[in-house]
Amino acid sequence: MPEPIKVLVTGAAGQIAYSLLYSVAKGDVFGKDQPIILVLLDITPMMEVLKGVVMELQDCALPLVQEMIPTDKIEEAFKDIDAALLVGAMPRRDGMERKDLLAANVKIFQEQGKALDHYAKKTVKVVVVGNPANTNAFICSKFAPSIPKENFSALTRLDQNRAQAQIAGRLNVPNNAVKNCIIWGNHSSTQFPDVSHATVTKNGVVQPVAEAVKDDHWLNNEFIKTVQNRGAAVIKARKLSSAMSAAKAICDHMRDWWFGTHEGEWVSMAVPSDGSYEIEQDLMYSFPVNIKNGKYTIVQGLKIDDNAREKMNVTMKELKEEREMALAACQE
Ligand SMILES: NC(=O)C1=CN([C@@H]2O[C@H](COP(=O)(O)OP(=O)(O)OC[C@H]3O[C@@H](n4cnc5c(N)ncnc54)[C@H](O)[C@@H]3O)[C@@H](O)[C@H]2O)C=CC1
Ligand SMILES: O=C([O-])CC(=O)C(=O)O
Repeated sequence: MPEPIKVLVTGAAGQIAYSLLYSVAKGDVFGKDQPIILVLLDITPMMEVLKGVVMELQDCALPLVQEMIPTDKIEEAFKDIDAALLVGAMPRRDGMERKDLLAANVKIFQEQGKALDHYAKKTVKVVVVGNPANTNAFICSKFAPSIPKENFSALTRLDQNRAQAQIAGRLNVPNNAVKNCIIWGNHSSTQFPDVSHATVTKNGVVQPVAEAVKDDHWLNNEFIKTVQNRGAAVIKARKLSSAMSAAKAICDHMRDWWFGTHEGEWVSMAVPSDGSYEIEQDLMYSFPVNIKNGKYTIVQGLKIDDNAREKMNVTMKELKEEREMALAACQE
């Protein structure tokens, strides 16, 4: 058995964590042979609820969980961690945009950036989930200058999974028959879900999604809008934001970062831009990435037509605006 790794989940008493913790604890993310020390951070008023979550995790009798550390102390939570799943933040309600959460949430990520800088391993891998996820991840990285910026990411895998499922449903194929859907930009309603490089395997034949769907109008309109607004649609129906599907996407994101992507396949992650595809450097922008040996590289050379360029710029512009608002909020 390898040495245990220390995994932090914030917002551990919340609804995403309730689905996420079981999957992490049973080895879906870091492997079936990897012992884990689970660090569970929430705020002081949630400590009683968190106690109940810890009891339930104990009662799952899982072999990989070596220790659980429930805490409301940031210095204890971030000490020597190998991975950080930063979920804890206020969720939006019906009628709000995710960026409306900036004022409430950005300070959390400023504080946690500083804590990462002081207490975490320099190799820590960080995924920010709390909204607005891209901008919170940008701030988190900014306040953790001793940790390489490549170690920070934000979750857009839920959007990728939504896109994949919409295409699979439309073509009446299993979800895993659809590959290489891309989410460009912000985890918001300006994101650009792009299937122009995606493929589908149908009746044993691999073909471009656009050829299989044979309806460009649907792909350029209804499909994009459905994916962009899926989070809001779930809130409208459930009166709470996505949790089960968000937890699954967090697992997909960190598992692929830890173990790598399959040959010929890519996944979408919001990562600091290196200027690829003319996206302003350092913005936390979602790109297609390949992952090998724990390191991602942005997929290069994809053809971008005028229509795609326009959509990629719209979401970049929103990220720049959010960045200015976030930086101003951090000065207050
Ligand atoms: N990026 C994505 O794809 C998605 C992001 N989200 C976002 O994830 C976040 C969490 O969502 P839910 O679990 O549904 O919310 P929730 O309200 O059920 O749970 C959030 C938990 O975070 C805790 N928390 C608040 N401030 C904290 C702090 N400073 N440190 C540690 N814990 C803290 C709260 O006490 C609560 O227990 C929201 O911001 C939501 O919008 C949700 C779905 C998908
Ligand atoms: O929509 C929300 O507020 C929660 C979220 O980020 C999502 O479901 O994609």
